[in-house]
Amino acid sequence: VSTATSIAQKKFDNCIMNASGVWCYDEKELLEVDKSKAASFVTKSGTLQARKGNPKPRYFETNFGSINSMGLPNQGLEYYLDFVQKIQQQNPNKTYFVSCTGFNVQEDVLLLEKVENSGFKGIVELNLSCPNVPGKPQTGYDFETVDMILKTVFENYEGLLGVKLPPYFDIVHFDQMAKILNKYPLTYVNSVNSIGNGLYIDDAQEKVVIKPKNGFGGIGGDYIKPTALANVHAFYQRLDPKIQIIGTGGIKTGRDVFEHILCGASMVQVGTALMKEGPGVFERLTHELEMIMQSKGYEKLDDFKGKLKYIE
Ligand SMILES: C=Cc1c(C(=O)O)[nH]c(=O)[nH]c1=O
Repeated sequence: VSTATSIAQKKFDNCIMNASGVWCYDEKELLEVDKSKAASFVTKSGTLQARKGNPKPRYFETNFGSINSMGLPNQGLEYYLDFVQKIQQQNPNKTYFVSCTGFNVQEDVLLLEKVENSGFKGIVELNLSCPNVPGKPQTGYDFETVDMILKTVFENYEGLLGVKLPPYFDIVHFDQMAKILNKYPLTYVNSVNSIGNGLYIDDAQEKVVIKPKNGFGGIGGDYIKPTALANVHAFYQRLDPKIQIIGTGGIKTGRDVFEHILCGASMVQVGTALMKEGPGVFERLTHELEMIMQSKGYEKLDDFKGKLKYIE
């Protein structure tokens, strides 16, 4: 069986990789993912200037997932572009992802100009869904702004571009977002980012577990899989087939990978489970997915991708 996939014809020998923000902050972490069984890596979302992020503790692991309010700590987009250019020379046939996010449309355009000027030939993931920058609302929940950003960005940018979206919870919102996204030559849509502003409590200490925002943070892991699968399938049902789907959220076993692909994902990204287990998680997940495919007689992803059955 083959777990190979392609995103806008860049071929990957696997369909599993890291989620932006996890194990991708610096060269050391990125090299560890690059050497693992992951199909590729995506960098932490780069901003125009490097950022320290929010005060710690800002990440907490629970039995069912995670809560984070990192605050977009990153080395700055140029650091990630320089690193990817370097590693691209060593692996000329591998396609890498660079994530970026601006604080307004002018910054988004500037970031993408930097990408184009750097000669980067991989895939850019524009993060429209960071939930943890105090005072900055989720771009992904402001539909007019998303429309304006994509319109402005695609006036100049000609490379491969995907967008990282927050989870939506309303069918009309899926309709409205898909209508906007279908207007643009997007390579993919990545659903979902963490469920914003959850609250996890240590009842023994009667206290929150992360310092920023009085304990409010993005939720990941088991808690969000049903929402992630719904967002993947809702966009799969609504988007032009030219726009592929990357599925992120609640992946910790081969079954979770299988379910995301059944809902329409071409690639899946792993966050919380990667944070817990390290890059060895990619070999385990790939093996578990292969076992499931074998048991069901599937040889390649297209044998079941998007083929979720409904009850007649
Ligand atoms: C890029 C900021 C993000 C962060 C963060 O840096 O706080 N956390 C998330 O769960 N998702 C994000 O998109």
